[in-house]
Amino acid sequence: MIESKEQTCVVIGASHAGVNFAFSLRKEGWQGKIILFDADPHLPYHRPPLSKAFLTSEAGIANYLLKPEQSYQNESIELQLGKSVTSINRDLKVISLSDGHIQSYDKLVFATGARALVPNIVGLSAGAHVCYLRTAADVLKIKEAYGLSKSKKVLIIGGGYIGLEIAASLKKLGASVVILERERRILSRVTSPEMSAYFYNLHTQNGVEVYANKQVVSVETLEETKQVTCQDGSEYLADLIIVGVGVRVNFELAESIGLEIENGIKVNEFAQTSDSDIYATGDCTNHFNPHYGRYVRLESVQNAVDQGKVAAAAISGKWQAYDSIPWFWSDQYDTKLQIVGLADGYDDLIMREDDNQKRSVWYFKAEKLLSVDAINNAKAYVIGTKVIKENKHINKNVLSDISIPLNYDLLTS
Ligand SMILES: Cc1cc2nc3c(=O)[nH]c(=O)nc-3n(C[C@H](O)[C@H](O)[C@H](O)COP(=O)(O)OP(=O)(O)OC[C@H]3O[C@@H](n4cnc5c(N)ncnc54)[C@H](O)[C@@H]3O)c2cc1C
Ligand SMILES: NC(=O)c1ccc[n+]([C@@H]2O[C@H](COP(=O)([O-])OP(=O)(O)OC[C@H]3O[C@@H](n4cnc5c(N)ncnc54)[C@H](O)[C@@H]3O)[C@@H](O)[C@H]2O)c1
Repeated sequence: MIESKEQTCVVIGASHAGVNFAFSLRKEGWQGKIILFDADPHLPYHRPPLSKAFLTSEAGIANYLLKPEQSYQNESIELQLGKSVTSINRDLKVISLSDGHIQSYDKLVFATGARALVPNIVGLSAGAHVCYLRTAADVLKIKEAYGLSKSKKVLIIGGGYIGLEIAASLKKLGASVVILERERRILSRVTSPEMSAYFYNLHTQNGVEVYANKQVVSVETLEETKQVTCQDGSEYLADLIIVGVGVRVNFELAESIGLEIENGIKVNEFAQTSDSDIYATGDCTNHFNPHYGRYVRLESVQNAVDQGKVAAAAISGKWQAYDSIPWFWSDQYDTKLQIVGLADGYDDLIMREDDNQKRSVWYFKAEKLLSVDAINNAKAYVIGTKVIKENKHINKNVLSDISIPLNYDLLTS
């Protein structure tokens, strides 16, 4: 079904999910208007480099754009940047903006993503020496604060991907870095104890001090230094604090108009919300994943891109259910981690060390391969992806035998 030229599709959020959705919708043949609104004033940019290359390089954010500016004009996609959507009237089908303007819509898409979680820590107000990392502006603030800091002592609260990637990047710049993680191990939300141990070793070998079981409870400003105190009474001094303790989903606007909310904006397999004219895509959604037989909320570029395509197809009358296998990556020092699938609920794992650099961890539940973590090992990632997609059975004896090279046919025969 191709919509008429009079129809308008409004997208709230112009990051990975919103932008990829908009271009996909045009590709599907939508003839009407497409308008993208975003509170962020910058042309839409890639977020992954924010904690990696952009943090360490001199290059401006213009080097990390999702699409060249001209391509929005070429596809007649209107960008309204630096504008927040503040309310929505579902009966009248209009949205209101922070600048007082209103805009009508025929189809509305939430691509509102997530924001950095602000923890409840006494004395931790976001001043010049307390930074978060979610936007390009956040990185510019970190760069400035780091440049001004005297002893280059950086303390990171949170040992998730953000904390670890920032640590690796700042180490490159010569910083002295301490990571304080509340849980018993770093990366506990996202991976196994085996992988946490690998990354703990990687960071300590690179000179980062990593401490687990450290819940930060207060921060005190002592002239130009910050003193951080943990629940166990231990204290740390730093010039700069960077907080990376997870995200909060931007679902409040969707909730305010009565859309179904459950760990994010709940969508069906076509990225459609509980209102048939309103869709949602990316980090802000909770969707049913047929491979894993449950609802999942993912925080990844892959999900933002693929779900956007599904929403665009559905609005164009092509009901293709979303059934991508999740994948993620992280770059720290010279280590490239690639993850395929979701390991939650695994009951068995096999670790392979093909050589000192190349490793992989294979997660199973009742003999079914759920996920693979591949460290500098593209082959393991590719084979794991194929096995999960095809729902093949793996011969664990072959997988465990390091003298047998990784090979799809040998593993699945
Ligand atoms: C530093 C960093 C590094 C990362 N590295 C990786 C990586 O290596 N690999 C990976 O897979 N993922 C990575 N991620 C995660 C990935 O960036 C996110 O999963 C992805 O950005 C999600 O895209 P999104 O469009 O759904 O949401 P977001 O990128 O969060 O974008 C949502 C947009 O909506 C806008 N918005 C929200 N509410 C409103 C409103 N009311 N009005 C107007 N605009 C609004 C926001 O301003 C924002 O621009 C990283 C994230 C960060 C922060
Ligand atoms: N390579 C990647 O995929 C990548 C890289 C960077 C960021 N991201 C995304 O960015 C978002 C934010 O990442 P994140 O690392 O902040 O989230 P996270 O939830 O993965 O990790 C946050 C960590 O902070 C810890 N923590 C929470 N409160 C604490 C406290 N008071 N004191 C000490 N530690 C505390 C948690 O235990 C957890 O380990 C996520 O969506 C993530 O997926 C992804």
